[in-house]
Amino acid sequence: MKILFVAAEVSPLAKVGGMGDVVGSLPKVLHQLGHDVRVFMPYYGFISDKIDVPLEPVWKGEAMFQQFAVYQANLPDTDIPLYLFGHPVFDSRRIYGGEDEAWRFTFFSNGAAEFAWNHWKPEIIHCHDWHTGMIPVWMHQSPDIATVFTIHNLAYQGPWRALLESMTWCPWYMQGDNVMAAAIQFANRVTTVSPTYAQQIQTPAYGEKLEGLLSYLSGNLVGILNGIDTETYNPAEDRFISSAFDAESLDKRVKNKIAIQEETGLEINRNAMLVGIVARLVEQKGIDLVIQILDRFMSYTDSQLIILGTGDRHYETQLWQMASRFPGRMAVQLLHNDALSRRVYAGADVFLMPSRFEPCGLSQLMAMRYGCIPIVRRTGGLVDTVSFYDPINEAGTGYCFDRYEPLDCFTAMVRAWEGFRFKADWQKLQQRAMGADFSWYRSAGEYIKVYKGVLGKPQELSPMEEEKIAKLTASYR
Ligand SMILES: Nc1ncnc2c1ncn2[C@@H]1O[C@H](COP(=O)(O)OP(=O)(O)O[C@H]2O[C@H](CO)[C@@H](O)[C@H](O)[C@H]2O)[C@@H](O)[C@H]1O
Repeated sequence: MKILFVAAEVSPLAKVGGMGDVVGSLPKVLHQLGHDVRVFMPYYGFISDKIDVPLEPVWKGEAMFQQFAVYQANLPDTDIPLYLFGHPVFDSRRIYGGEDEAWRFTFFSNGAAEFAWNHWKPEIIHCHDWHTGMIPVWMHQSPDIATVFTIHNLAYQGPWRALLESMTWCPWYMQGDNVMAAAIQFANRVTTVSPTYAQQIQTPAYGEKLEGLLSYLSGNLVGILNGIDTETYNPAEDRFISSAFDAESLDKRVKNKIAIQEETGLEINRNAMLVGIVARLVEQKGIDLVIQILDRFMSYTDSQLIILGTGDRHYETQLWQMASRFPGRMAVQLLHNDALSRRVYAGADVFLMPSRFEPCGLSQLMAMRYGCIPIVRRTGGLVDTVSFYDPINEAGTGYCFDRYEPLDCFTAMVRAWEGFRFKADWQKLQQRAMGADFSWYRSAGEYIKVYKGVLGKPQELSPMEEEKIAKLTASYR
């Protein structure tokens, strides 16, 4: 099948959060499974520092009264064609934000649609989040190009209809108050990134005011669990960490703990449980719960805490101030740094993710892959990826709590702190977490079924595809 991925972020070229990881890794697996997958993204100013981009564009077009040029390169370390949408509005300073954000990404979507109509015509455009949400609306008039729209985060819904109408053409049939709502109505298929979140967004608690629409269209909505790029996120081969290790050589892991303690100014102490957080510091991630229990948790236990993230200024300030109360025990790094995030996954003992809502979550998967035990609130994809630790039956992969309450989060953290003292059991827990299947292969199979469905074919895998997926899954570890 010919599939064009369109997104605002593609890792490792431009990444703010998990969507970038998905768009940077899923196409590789679909390509391995024999599909002609290509990727279309903005040509941010910093991309030419990371890969070679030819000076001559492959195509020039016009959208929203602006000229643009599309440059062709390859997704790093692959031969997957990468199309870069070039216009001065996509500069080096930012991916998101700014007063012209709604205009910028609507223009980008319009450019992608023009590109698909006039230069490389895919059978399917796979769109990601509101930034690409107008594409399904426009493609509605092109029955030979189907669309799949993936919701990575329903909280961000893009510009409202009146603004859209003032910026660009909205076809007469377009309905929906904002871009996200319109995309949900017009995509041939809507997916989100875990089965539990697919259910939750049909309820008022998680639907962000679109629950009515989502439950009305629930027959067209499917939750497919994310995977991670198991080749780049591999503790046995990761060149960004101090000491490579795998599930059979966990004794080597402690060097990473000492290294991250040294790097971030924590006391060198291999016995203190080191809690890690790597996240966008926004309401979604449960940072307010962390702030509420931190004083008590740090006083009650001898744990250490490292937080890596950027986001809302009030969270950044509060965390920074708290760190000054626990010198040597709490480190806050207010930056976005992929290499450092890997060192946190590889060095911390537990990974805290008390999300208010979580479409899937990739950080907990990366943490588990690096033997760092997740403590999660059971919501969205965290329910589907982390199971209760049961030391007696030697089952489960992490510590979980249900209610979004400080006490419940505190209790889960104390349980983990107590569990951490039983080294032999802890090691088995780490091995189980590391042994879970984080690969994209099974989920890529689910996407292939969705693609076949929107092309009007039976939604099933051929025996050959099944066999290939089984082989790849078995080989990745
Ligand atoms: N300061 C920092 N420095 C370096 N790396 C950092 C970082 N802060 C975050 N990251 C990285 O960004 C990614 C975060 O991915 P998540 O899926 O956990 O959350 P996010 O909310 O961004 O994604 C949204 O989209 C994804 C993809 O569908 C869903 O899994 C998720 O639930 C949804 O909220 C991880 O790769 C993490 O390592």
